[in-house]
Amino acid sequence: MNLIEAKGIRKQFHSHEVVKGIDMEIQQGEILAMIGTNGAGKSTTLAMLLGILQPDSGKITRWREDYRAHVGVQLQSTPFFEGYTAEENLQLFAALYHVKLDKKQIYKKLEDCNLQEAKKTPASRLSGGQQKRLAIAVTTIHNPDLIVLDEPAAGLDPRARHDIKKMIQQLAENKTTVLFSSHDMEEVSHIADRIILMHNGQIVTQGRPDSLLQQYDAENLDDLYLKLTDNI
Ligand SMILES: Nc1ncnc2c1ncn2[C@@H]1O[C@H](COP(=O)(O)OP(=O)(O)OP(=O)(O)O)[C@@H](O)[C@H]1O
Repeated sequence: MNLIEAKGIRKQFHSHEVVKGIDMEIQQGEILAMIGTNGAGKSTTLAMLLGILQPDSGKITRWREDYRAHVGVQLQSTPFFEGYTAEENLQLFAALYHVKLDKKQIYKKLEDCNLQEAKKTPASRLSGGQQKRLAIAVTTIHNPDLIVLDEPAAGLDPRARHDIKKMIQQLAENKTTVLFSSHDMEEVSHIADRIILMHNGQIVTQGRPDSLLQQYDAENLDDLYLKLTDNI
């Protein structure tokens, strides 16, 4: 089953077309990665899929009418409640989503994102990696069907990136569908079931990482990315 299907979606800003007729779907249970050059149109596409932006033309079908209540979104910077600890932030976001979580469930969430030791630290004083993990925990607080993460591991050190990868894999094991955008080909090749490669407002190719490498005779995703985005 597809959670979201987009057919021929287009978007322009000030007569500059940045998404030029995209067909794609998000399949239930998959980890889907959207990769592409800066300005390729990834964030604009994500915003249209999520109903934040309206496409100028084309059609988007979603798995349920009240899909907004069943999506967790982490855009590039996720603000926390200033001055509150990691634990308090989880409680506050749970209240915001009308989710009842007792202390035990909050601790379980903190443990899932490896923040048990930092639970009393103000969110603004957490390290970059800890903040990203807390941000992902916040997006999952209402057990959404679909999680959308815009460059979840950008700017993190290898250990912190590894932790984010593990969190994404755990979400998928718990049957949550994950769509994320990334520039990090290694991260993508390790965790994505499927990738969509965007360039200049269009999808250049999409498929399973191993099949794409074979199809384009590429050594790795970096190589594939360079091959397919060169001189287009
Ligand atoms: N609200 C807006 N008004 C005007 N132009 C916009 C707006 N949003 C995006 N753009 C332009 O659309 C193009 C695509 O931007 P978008 O953010 O979708 O790309 P991206 O693939 O997510 O890039 P990056 O990897 O750098 O985040 C860019 O040229 C950007 O400047």
